Amino acid sequence: MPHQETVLVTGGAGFVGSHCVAELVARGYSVVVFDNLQQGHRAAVPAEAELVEGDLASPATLTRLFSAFRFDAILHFASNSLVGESMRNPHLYLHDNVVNALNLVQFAADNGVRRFVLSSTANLFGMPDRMPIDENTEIDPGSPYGESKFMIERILHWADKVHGMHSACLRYFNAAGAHPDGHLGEDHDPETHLIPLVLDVAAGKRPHIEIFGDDYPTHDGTCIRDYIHVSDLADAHIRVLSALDHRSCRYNLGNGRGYTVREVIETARRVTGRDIAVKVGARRPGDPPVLIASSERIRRDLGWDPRFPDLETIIRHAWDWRCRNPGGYESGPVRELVAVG
Ligand SMILES: NC(=O)c1ccc[n+]([C@@H]2O[C@H](COP(=O)([O-])OP(=O)(O)OC[C@H]3O[C@@H](n4cnc5c(N)ncnc54)[C@H](O)[C@@H]3O)[C@@H](O)[C@H]2O)c1
Ligand SMILES: O=c1ccn([C@@H]2O[C@H](COP(=O)(O)OP(=O)(O)O[C@H]3O[C@H](CO)[C@H](O)[C@H](O)[C@H]3O)[C@@H](O)[C@H]2O)c(=O)[nH]1
Repeated sequence: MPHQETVLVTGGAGFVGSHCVAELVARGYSVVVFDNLQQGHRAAVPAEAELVEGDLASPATLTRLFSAFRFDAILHFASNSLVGESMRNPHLYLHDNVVNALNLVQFAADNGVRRFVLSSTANLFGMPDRMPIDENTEIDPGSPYGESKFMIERILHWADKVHGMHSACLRYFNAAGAHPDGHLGEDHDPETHLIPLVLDVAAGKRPHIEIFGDDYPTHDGTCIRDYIHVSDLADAHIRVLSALDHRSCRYNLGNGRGYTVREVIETARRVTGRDIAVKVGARRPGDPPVLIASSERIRRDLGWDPRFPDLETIIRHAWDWRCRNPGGYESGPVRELVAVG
């Protein structure tokens, strides 16, 4: 019988991580989710995966985790990931994100793990003036959050040189959407991302959506972002897992097409058939006017080809999940945790 690979997924109860876990399980991997459930949800982890509750900041917990399981690969999603929060509290990012990743990489190296996938970010590139942003665009992080991810990318560069641990740094642009079959979605508390907030307004949970500035140098004055379906991100993770047998890599992940905030709201009106009230507010500090990815490299190298590139489908899947789960994951069944010592 072929060896079934075991993958550790930190942050696997969160938005992007849970979609990757579902894909891994569907493809026959054995999956261990490690999550402190600060933003994650038990109900987002399938019964086929083990769920270990714990915090990356605890070396004692990591010791128990790595004694209880032998991992072939690690997908590392667990992180603080809000640009605005990082501008107010850089320590949470430049210290916590980096030290947690450093500990994890050390445990991985000590335990012979040869493959590591990092959730990195478009914020690595700050405010570039040329679009689209490919892997040769100058790195100039736009915030302590982006800087923390860049520091982790460098840690992984040296883990390859020193320990022969191959890594993939996947710089997502704006992750959005929900599982096409409606069983997984985006549920953060507090929510800060545009699409779920807009859908909250459509659902009558918020009175209006505030547009953060309409005086940007774009065709309607609002910021342009490249929204990427969370299932297409999951597919990219699966592809790089096999590619990592041979070498380390870095890929920018987006659809290569940008939409303004107003276009997102308009599309959500069409998809939901609901009125969505808007108020124009001040710019949010640190927001670049335009971020659009070039993902030519991963298309060429790994044949990655997004299944859900259009914004309408991305928003429709998010809306379907919202309609099926009006209370988010809260109303779902509670599942058992695995003790690791
Ligand atoms: N959502 C996006 O648009 C986006 C864009 C670029 C990069 N990213 C990166 O992708 C990753 C996943 O993002 P997401 O939107 O799914 O976030 P999320 O908050 O939904 O998921 C993160 C998960 O990690 C867990 N976690 C956080 N800190 C932990 C710790 N110290 N120990 C154990 N568990 C911990 C949380 O409980 C949560 O379940 C993050 O690393 C984020 O920086 C996200
Ligand atoms: O209430 C809101 C929320 C957002 N926006 C605007 O909508 C766009 C998207 O904002 P999000 O907060 O949804 O996403 P960000 O582009 O700020 O951030 C996302 O992409 C970044 C990379 O560029 C990071 O990786 C981060 O983790 C990820 O959430 C931005 O122009 C923002 O100004 C609003 O106008 N009103």
